[in-house]
Amino acid sequence: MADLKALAKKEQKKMVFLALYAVLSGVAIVSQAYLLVAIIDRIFIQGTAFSEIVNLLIGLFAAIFARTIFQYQSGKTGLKMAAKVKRELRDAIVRQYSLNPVQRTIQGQTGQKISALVDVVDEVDSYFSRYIPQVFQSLIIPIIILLVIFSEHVATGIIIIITAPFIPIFMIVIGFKTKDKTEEQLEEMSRFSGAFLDTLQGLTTLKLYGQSARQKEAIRTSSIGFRNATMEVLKIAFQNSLVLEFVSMLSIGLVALEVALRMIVFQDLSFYTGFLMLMLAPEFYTKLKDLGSAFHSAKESMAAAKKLEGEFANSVQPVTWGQEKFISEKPPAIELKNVHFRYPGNEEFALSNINMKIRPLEKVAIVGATGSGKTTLLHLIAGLVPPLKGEVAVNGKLRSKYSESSWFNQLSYISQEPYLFAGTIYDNITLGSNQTVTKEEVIEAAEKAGISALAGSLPNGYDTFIGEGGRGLSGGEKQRIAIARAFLKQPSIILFDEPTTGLDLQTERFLQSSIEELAARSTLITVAHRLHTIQQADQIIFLDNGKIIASGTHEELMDINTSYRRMVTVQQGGAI
Ligand SMILES: Nc1ncnc2c1ncn2[C@@H]1O[C@H](COP(=O)(O)OP(=O)(O)OP(=O)(O)O)[C@@H](O)[C@H]1O
Repeated sequence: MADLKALAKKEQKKMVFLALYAVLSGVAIVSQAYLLVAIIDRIFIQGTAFSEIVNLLIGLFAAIFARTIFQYQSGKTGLKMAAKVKRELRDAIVRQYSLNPVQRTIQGQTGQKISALVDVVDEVDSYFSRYIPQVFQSLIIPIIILLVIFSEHVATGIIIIITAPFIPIFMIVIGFKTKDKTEEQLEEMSRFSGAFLDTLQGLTTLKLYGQSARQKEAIRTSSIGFRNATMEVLKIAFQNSLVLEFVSMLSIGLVALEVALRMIVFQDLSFYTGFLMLMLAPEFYTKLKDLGSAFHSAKESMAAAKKLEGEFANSVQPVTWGQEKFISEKPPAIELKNVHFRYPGNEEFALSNINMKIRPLEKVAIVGATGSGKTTLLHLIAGLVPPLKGEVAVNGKLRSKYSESSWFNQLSYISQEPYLFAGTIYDNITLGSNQTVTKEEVIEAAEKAGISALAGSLPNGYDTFIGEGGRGLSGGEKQRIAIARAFLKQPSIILFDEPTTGLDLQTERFLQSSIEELAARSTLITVAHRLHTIQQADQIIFLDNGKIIASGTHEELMDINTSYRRMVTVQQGGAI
């Protein structure tokens, strides 16, 4: 995806226009030189009256105007191309991140991902906005100029042919150095962004453990690393300009020397031709020199593209979806057949041989010790992670046949720490539905979820700003917002990760009754920690180290499974 040459190939129509603008610019540059030389020659050498050069003057202004327009069009085409490519790259990165949201959220540092999406993609810009238009300008215009020079004065042409190759040679040598240094700089930048955001997010933890000074030092070291890498890149950029300037000045000097000798000493060159050579030679070298600096930026872009390739190569197991619409008049039947799942890079844990059947409207409780795989199983049922083997079937059809949006339209997942976006309480509730909802519906959902008392106690009520940068909410309050989202959505499947932290009895009861009300029209699958929830379940799935070791009702499991009995005894506070 981040192969710049392949991306450029897709823009063939724009390339044709770039070539056309370069040819037209070349013609305009040559015309401008001819006209300017002709005007000066006529006025100062031939002593022609001003009235006789009016047409030439108009022609000169037209050539300058045309040159400006074609250069502008070439630049604009490059900018358009860069904007399109950047948009596509950002879309592809976001798509890549959303292929498997669970893994992506925990993989790598958030700061690094932001830096890739914003800064690294921006670095790609100059390849399309500067380098490609410049390649056309620097390949086509110098050839046009050289043809004119050879047709007028061969000696200048020969000097140019001998000196011109030095510019691309230096350009290539310096370009490779640029790419290495830029890669280093981007690496430092993303390391710095990652460390900085991580520190900000974990500031309370760092304070509590008295580690803020150590972390400050780490950020300082990282920022110095970034500064040094940036200075290295700048140093090369300055060296690059210096060398290119030096070579082109020297070459123009040689041309000027030859022209001067022929005009003054040997007197076999007319003012007209000599002056024309002195006008055209700098134009020739300027175009090559511009390619040199554009090449420097291109190498920076290539380093950025290489960094982005890393983003695309990151191994995530994508969740697959189909095209079929998942429409469920009543809650669906869900079946897991011989399902296996393993997190990439985690050799210790795997969900294996998961077989379970969930009937419509059933209340299922998933229980087991910490780390036994309860949340992972919930993610698997939700379609947030894909099964590695086996099948997840919904109403007898593979879940992967349904479209992602129609599936998630029927599902609400109330996690232990629901995410609150920066916005008002009202906005956060309306997130539950992707239909247009009325204010009354939102308030009704909030009341059912028990948020009205909270909203009533706040000066701005439902318009109170929460989430990042806003008012914080407790774990129980966050879950109520998530439940309000579910009331608004009226899903046919509810996945609920029961809180493990101690909520007060009143909150716990309220959550319980809200969930029960919600579940009246839905299938409810709960990662259960409370005995009450477990006892009420129609079916209990008892997990141990990624395997279902027993399933059935509370009474059945109490009869047949010692580990289950032991777990219940511990829950009740009894001795094992
Ligand atoms: N994204 C991940 N990548 C790698 N390993 C993971 C990931 N998420 C969880 N694990 C591991 O998978 C195992 C099961 O985790 P899971 O969260 O499903 O357990 P759980 O039963 O829900 O635990 P708890 O009751 O403590 O929430 C654990 O060993 C955990 O360390």
